[in-house]
Amino acid sequence: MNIARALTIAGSDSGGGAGIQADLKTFQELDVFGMSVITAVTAQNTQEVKSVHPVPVEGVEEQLQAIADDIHVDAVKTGMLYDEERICVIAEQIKKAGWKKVVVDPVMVATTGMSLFQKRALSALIEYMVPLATILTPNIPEAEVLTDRKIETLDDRKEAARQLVDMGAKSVIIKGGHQAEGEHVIDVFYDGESYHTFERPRVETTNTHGTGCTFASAIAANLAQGKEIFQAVEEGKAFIHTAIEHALDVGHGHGPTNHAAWRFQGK
Ligand SMILES: Nc1ncnc2c1ncn2[C@@H]1O[C@H](COP(=O)(O)OP(=O)(O)O)[C@@H](O)[C@H]1O
Ligand SMILES: Cc1ncc(COP(=O)(O)OP(=O)(O)O)c(N)n1
Repeated sequence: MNIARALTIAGSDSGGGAGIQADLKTFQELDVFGMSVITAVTAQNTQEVKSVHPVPVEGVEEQLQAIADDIHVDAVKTGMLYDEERICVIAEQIKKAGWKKVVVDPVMVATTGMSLFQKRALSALIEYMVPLATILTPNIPEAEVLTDRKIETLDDRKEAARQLVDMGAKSVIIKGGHQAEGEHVIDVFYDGESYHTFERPRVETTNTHGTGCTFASAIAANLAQGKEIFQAVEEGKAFIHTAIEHALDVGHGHGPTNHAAWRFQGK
């Protein structure tokens, strides 16, 4: 049996809600064969990130090479890349292997507050990863850091999205989970030609651990299956919204989204 294949390059979340674990669960739910390159191991739960242990750069390189040597990759999703050294190795391998469909989720800080990204790696992220992005998926604080501008209004978000496309991303979605107010969450998509806003009622829940990872990996799974970028985002948005609507009371802090909710919809 043939199956679409997606690779996540990200950090491990021991709590299971974000990072590699969220990505692989999402791939599986969307009938895509998932592979992983682990950049860092976090000791993390729904309340805090207790520690971060980066995987040695050679280890990251060898994982990438092992996959490239043997398995065709239809789409890649990147998450926690941690620092400049790892970013350079990863960007180089993506180019060398000719992996063309790349979802870049520029993970910087966990919901629970701890940094998952070294600030001095920002210029490497901008120089090496942004131009590889079929789609870049920052939340509002990440878009502010990447564009070095304050984002308050919807127009600010549109301007930032345009700026990120000018910086080399083929398309961008600025996610609205962190927007200050409103009964609806609004994600702003821009592909260099036109804007589209994805608007959904805000789900009243604190169980939002891993929303960004899950959304980005759903988009990657859809791209792996050959869908065009707009359809991949539209269906990814439906997947993450359902996962948040049915989010799980696991742990004592910010619980995870429900990756399996999509499968049970309508049943
Ligand atoms: N409370 C919520 N209700 C509905 N959708 C949400 C909620 N929080 C986040 N989302 C959606 O989840 C996705 C991830 O957004 P966001 O939380 O901003 O990213 P991140 O996890 O990277 O910080 C977006 O599509 C966003 O609109
Ligand atoms: C290992 C690891 N990677 C990424 C995150 C952040 O996940 P994300 O879905 O962007 O956002 P929150 O879970 O912080 O809402 C993480 N926590 N751990």
